Amino acid sequence: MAQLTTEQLIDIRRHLHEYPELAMHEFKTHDFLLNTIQTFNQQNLEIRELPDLPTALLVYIQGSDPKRTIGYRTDIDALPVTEETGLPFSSKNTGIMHACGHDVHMTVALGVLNWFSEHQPKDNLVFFFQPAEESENGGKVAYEQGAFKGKWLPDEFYGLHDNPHLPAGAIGCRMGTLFAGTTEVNVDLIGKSGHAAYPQAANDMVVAAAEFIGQVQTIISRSVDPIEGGVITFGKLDAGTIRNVIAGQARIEGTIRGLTQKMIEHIVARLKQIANGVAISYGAQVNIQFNQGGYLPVENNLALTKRFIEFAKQDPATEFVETEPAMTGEDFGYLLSKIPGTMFWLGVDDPKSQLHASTLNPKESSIAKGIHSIVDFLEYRQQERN
Ligand SMILES: CC(=O)N[C@@H](CCC[C@H](N)C(=O)O)C(=O)O
Repeated sequence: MAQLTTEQLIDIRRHLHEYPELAMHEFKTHDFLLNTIQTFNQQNLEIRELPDLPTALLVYIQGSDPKRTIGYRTDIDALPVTEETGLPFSSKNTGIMHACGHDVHMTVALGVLNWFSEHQPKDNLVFFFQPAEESENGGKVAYEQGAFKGKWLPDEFYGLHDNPHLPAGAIGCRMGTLFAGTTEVNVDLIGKSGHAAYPQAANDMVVAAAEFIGQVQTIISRSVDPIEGGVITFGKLDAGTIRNVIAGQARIEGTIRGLTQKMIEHIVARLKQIANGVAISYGAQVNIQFNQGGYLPVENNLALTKRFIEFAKQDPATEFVETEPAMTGEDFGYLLSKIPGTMFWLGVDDPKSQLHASTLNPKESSIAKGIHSIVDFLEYRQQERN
């Protein structure tokens, strides 16, 4: 296959959108990506699979006069969200949706890879199609499994996230921290179930959970410097079985966010204190678990990001927007803690939807524009020969 056309890229994006798969289960997505890449000019390409991370894919492009190896990463997983866009190419996998735009991310990565398969770069390029960004930290898993050993280790790493609040195709970035670090938290409260009519004989964990959730709201409002900020969201609450049986157990699942590791640790410490306090005052048992995985704050490397922003400001094909830090998380934060690089936003212009919304409908014109800007940047980067 020669250069992919805009229409072909849109077909690819729509296919990926129709068949979203959850973290670590992206088997058909992997096969589709592999089959697509195998249609590209293979002359300078090497494809690598990771046996212990079977939905991941790495592709190496040999440079003609390499001074460095440049990495480009895309995530490939979807979310347990039921799509409500009404689009003719809506998800065919019930209850699963590309509600974070990873279908767009993958298509852009394929477009950039396709370009360099036809136009050999000077530097070596490594493309990483990464499973499990939304949970289970696929980036960290791949790194720890040795995905980037030897020639596969980029000297610098780039990746994007779509942004529905920026114009289609615009590139957003900033020096320093782009995204928050996150930590998943699970709280199990254990009391005693019983008949709804005899509360004195039971220990109601619906009431304890409500108290816990209410008290936790004071962490951000009363224990966190408002200038620094932080987030605690409980997205899932499970308790009880039926209206007339007092719930003996409650499970609360959430996520903590802060722009620094210090802030996350501070919030974690306050959350533990409140959980233990509620357990004592309600005579309940509490088990609390935290899991940060690879979701470290996304720290853009200063020198590389300065160059990236300088490029974006002067590139005629790129509309650049200087952005604020965001409370979204990304396990690219882990890879950037090991390999210097830059994460940036790609605008997809759907301001009525947030990321993770069942209505998210990225503008497809962002795909060709994103590819153009990234190809331009990688070519600009390779002009530096020392
Ligand atoms: C871009 C984005 O939305 N990323 C996810 C990352 C999930 C982190 C982890 N599973 C957690 O929930 O803490 C996000 O929710 O920000």
